[in-house]
Amino acid sequence: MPTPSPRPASVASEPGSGTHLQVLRRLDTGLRGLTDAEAAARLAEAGENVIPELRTPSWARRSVRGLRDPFTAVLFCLGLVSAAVASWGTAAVILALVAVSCVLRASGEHRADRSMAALRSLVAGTATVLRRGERGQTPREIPVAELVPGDVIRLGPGDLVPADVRLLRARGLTVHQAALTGETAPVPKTATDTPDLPAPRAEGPFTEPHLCFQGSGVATGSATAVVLETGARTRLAAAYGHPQATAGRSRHRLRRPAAGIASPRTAGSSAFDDSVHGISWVLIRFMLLTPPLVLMAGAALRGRGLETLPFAVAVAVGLTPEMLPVIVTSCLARGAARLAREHDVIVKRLPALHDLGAVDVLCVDKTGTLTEDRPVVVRSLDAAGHDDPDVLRWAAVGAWWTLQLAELPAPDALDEALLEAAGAVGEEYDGVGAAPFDPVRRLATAVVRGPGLGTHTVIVKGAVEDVLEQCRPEPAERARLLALAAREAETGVRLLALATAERPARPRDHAPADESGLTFRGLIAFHDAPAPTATEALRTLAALGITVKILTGDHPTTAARACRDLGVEPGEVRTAADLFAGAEQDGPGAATGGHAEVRGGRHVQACEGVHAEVRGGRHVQACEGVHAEVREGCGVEPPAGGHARGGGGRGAEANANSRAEAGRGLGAAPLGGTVVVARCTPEDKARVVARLRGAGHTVGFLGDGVNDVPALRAADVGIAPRGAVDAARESADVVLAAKDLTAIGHAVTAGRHSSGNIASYLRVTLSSNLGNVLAMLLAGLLLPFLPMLPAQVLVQNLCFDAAQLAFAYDHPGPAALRRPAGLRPRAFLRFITGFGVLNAVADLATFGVLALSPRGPDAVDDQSVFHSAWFTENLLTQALVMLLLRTGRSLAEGRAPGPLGWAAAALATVGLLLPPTPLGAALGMTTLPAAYHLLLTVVLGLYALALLAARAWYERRRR
Ligand SMILES: Nc1ncnc2c1ncn2[C@@H]1O[C@H](COP(=O)(O)OP(=O)(O)OP(=O)(O)O)[C@@H](O)[C@H]1O
Repeated sequence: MPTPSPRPASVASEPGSGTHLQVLRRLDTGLRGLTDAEAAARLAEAGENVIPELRTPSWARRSVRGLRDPFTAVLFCLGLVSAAVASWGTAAVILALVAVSCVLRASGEHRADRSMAALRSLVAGTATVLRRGERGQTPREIPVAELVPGDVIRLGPGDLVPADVRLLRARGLTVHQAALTGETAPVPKTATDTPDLPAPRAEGPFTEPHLCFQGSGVATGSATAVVLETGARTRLAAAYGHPQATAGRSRHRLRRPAAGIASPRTAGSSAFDDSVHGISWVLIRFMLLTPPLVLMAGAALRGRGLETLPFAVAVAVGLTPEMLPVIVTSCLARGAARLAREHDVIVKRLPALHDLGAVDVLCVDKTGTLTEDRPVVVRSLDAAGHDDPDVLRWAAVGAWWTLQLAELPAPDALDEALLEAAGAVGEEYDGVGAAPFDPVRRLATAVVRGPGLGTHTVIVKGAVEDVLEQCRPEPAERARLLALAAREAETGVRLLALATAERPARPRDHAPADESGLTFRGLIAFHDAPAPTATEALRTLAALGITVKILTGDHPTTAARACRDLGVEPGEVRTAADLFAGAEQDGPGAATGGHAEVRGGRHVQACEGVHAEVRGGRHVQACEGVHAEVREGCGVEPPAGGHARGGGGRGAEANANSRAEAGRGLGAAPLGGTVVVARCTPEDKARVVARLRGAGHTVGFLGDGVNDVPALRAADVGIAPRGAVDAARESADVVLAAKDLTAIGHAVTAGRHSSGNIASYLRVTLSSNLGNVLAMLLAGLLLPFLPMLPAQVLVQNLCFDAAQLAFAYDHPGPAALRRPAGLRPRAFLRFITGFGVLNAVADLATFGVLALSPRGPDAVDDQSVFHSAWFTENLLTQALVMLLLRTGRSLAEGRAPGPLGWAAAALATVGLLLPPTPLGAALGMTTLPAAYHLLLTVVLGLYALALLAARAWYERRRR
């Protein structure tokens, strides 16, 4: 007998290694879990199951993080350049700007986190734990924070894995591990008692099938597991570099989630990130080009040397919207705090608020979101369409044994309704095996043994089409049964089909073949009432200019009827299979780096060791070298390779994470006027979202179930309603904590409000800065002296920046709230170029006025008069621009004094009053002759008229 090879040290020391018994002994626990007293003692010793670092990053850390912003980083570098050439004044002002920007940003983030933390506790998760207390051993829900090593927990679809666990029993379990590995497809897990111990792999332990980790979510199936590690010792904590997590074992660096555990986005970026990045990088290129350009032009045309470097640096600083990170954080944080306070909406990722404002298509799941998901059985009928209580009884027997054998933490809504309607059933049979409902197969299976019979009964229930696939009736009979189902569905009921088969009793598990060749027994119809606020919410969304699409796993006719009941005209309802049929013909959604091939209408794909195949519209997948096929008729225990249907799966989902890749492999045809896509698998929902994003829409997804998780992650902004499963809430960017769906309308408006303010800030700052810089460059070439001293440029910049902070408190006009408000970099850059040139013209007009002023042609030679006049004019034009270029405001609305009005007034006052003061003198300025003020008034009046005319023209064109 061969001797087993010794375990690699790092694996042997893992707390989850060994047989079940060894693991339970090591943790000093048993299959029935801990007693209450043991759990309390361990909680005191191990501490709460919370990752400390996720609570509060320190102030210093937050502030330094501000330097990661590209503008702040460039400013910082310019400060260093100034210091290097001993231009201490310039360096000091720039570094002060950097410090102020970092501190303001850190304080904004801190405030936002604090208000969010309080609200997040409202939606904090719970875990189902087996504990032995005074009332015996009962599964109970406890807050995740109270879990301790040695606890035995139950996991079901939609649950988040609350700690690092070793599986003791599992049925059809697949988990999403994207937060840990970036892998978006669900990974199969099994409860092997003596797992093969692979050599340690680069990916770490995540590939090991018998372990599940905090931060992953259950996609399908159920499990019982023992907790190995909690809190700071979990692998998720290791992702945050927490020291305890790595103590005593090899350290596997995880893929670090971008914005903390709260962020569902492990790849790709949101619409907001894209826009801000697009705009930022164009500006940064300009900033970096400015100093060498100024130096070269000065040298070539005016024979100036390196002494102009501080001026060149100051001009580059003048172009920078250094307050951008501060304004963005303040606008979003204020908006999020107000939403939380007034409408119980929790924004988990601040930029999602902007994306909400930009959403022009909202995809909504039906069951549990637009309906209450409290189904009640209204009818059970046989295959001929006659009432038949036996159909209900068999379905309830299946539900009962699925619940018992799969050890689900709770029955799903349809099973619960079956059990309630059928009363006490099931105990007269013995359960043999069960596979809980899987939204990809759309089937649930239970196998039972009747009293004294030598046969087993296989009970399969699920969506009508999928149950029929297992029955294989004659085509005419199939068409008749589908027509019967469609007739029932027209009344708006949800349908579940039932099929059974007698099989010879046998000791081992049933094979996939046992699920095929079934006898169709009938249908069960459920009523599921619309959510009380759904109709109003849909009406509000339409009024906000948002197109709503309903993506559901349900029957097309049921979906259409539900839609009409909610006041939405469904038009032609399409199924996902029909929608993606073209895409499959065209070719697969190949995963990045994967190999993909189409052979005779079949899609054969191999990605990172995953082999996947589509045959006759079915997507067959086997993972990690194990070839397993999903044939007509799935196994009672779904195959280890997981599953995917209709060509969705990994390729489509990987694409879904990136806007750039969104359209690839999904077929170019947009959704057109389709309002309802029915019979969607979880991956289909994500593919629809990806297709819409690929077509240039900003897409929101509102969903509550485990079958919505891929779409929530694929959307620009994922929204989970109250009552959503943990995995959906975790994957969402926004959670509605109250039952009221109309809160979405408020959230969208808040998003537009914040985006409107950010857009106003960017327009005003950038057009004004660009104008100033252009004018300064030109004047610098025309004049024998610098048009402004570096210190004057920086002080002017500082005053303007301070005034701009008022944008965080402004109210954009109603026009800005009426339609989706995205930052579109191209349109934006066009806008600022146009208005920037206009601003430069005004500056140069001032220059002309100074040249032709009554003091004669010498006036421009008087440097301090020139500097003072230009300083005053600059601040006055900036104040004007602040008032006239606000988003969505007409002139009349713009006149209302608000924070912005006061800030503009303060800016103008500084512009007028600073030059004659001692500080002005220290900066090299002087009192302006009265006549100049008169001339300046004329220039400003003309500039205001030109601004208004240009803006009216611009808005007419946009319409
Ligand atoms: N517990 C269950 N057992 C058997 N079949 C089920 C069960 N739950 C749902 N089904 C069947 O599978 C179909 C699809 O269910 P799925 O959960 O994917 O979507 P849904 O809940 O109907 O809709 P939505 O996607 O809007 O939430 C249902 O219409 C029903 O026929």
